[in-house]
Amino acid sequence: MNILDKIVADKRQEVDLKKSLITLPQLEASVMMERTSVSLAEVLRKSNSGIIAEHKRRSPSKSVINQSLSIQDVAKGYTNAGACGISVLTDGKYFGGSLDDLVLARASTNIPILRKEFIIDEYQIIEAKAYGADVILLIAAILSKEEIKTLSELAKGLGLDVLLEVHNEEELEKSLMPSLDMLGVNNRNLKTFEVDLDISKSLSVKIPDDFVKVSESGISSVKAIRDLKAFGYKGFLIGENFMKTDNPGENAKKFIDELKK
Ligand SMILES: O=P(O)(O)OC[C@@H](O)[C@@H](O)c1c[nH]c2ccccc12
Repeated sequence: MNILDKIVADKRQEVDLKKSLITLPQLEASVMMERTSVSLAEVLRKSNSGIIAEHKRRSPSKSVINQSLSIQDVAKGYTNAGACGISVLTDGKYFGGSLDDLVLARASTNIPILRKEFIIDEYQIIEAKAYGADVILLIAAILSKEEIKTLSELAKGLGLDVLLEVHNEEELEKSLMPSLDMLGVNNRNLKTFEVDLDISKSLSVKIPDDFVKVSESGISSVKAIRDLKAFGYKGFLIGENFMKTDNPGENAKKFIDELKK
């Protein structure tokens, strides 16, 4: 079994358990359900930097990135740096994140927050809204076309933006539909962890212009972003390059300032 299949199998068990602990009506009673979401796609369209900065403690490909910082400080730092949005990993087992991280990030910033999660069930989308997210991620590699449709339409109904992530042409072709706002190309293969920025470049021509194009993973230089912009990308998801430092916010600020020059 590859790592992605393992993550998804664990996630199914986790979601089943959670459904019995916190029921849908309980989730729907959250005050956050009344909050008006901020559209990341809109912010990216208007931005000339396009950085979505990620909070990530660890990952299956890197066992320690940064375990010592508070999510509040990271979220505030990214906000002060001028990031367009913040991505918060909520998976516990493989990424060391939690829904608490999402709540604390929400309390620390007003810029759009992406719930970075392996979403396989409608319950997780209600949960994203209930805990203060503005955007959800859907990963084409783990969902059927029908699931992408049902899940993205539910998210849109709640006012959330949808970022659909693909890694190859086949995933892209099955996924294109009007209920998506942003099309993300993951430069990292989630099954092998191999990273190649050329994936974003070669898939860009196949993404219709009505979607905001986002390039994800393995980005560590301003030069890489300038190259990707030439292929129509408006959003750039950066985790490790910021998180591996003692002050991700300050680092993101330097990066964004340089990008704006
Ligand atoms: O740390 P990086 O290489 O800058 O990557 C960030 C982000 O793209 C990556 O964490 C990611 C992209 N898609 C995902 C799906 C699940 C978990 C994590 C991810």
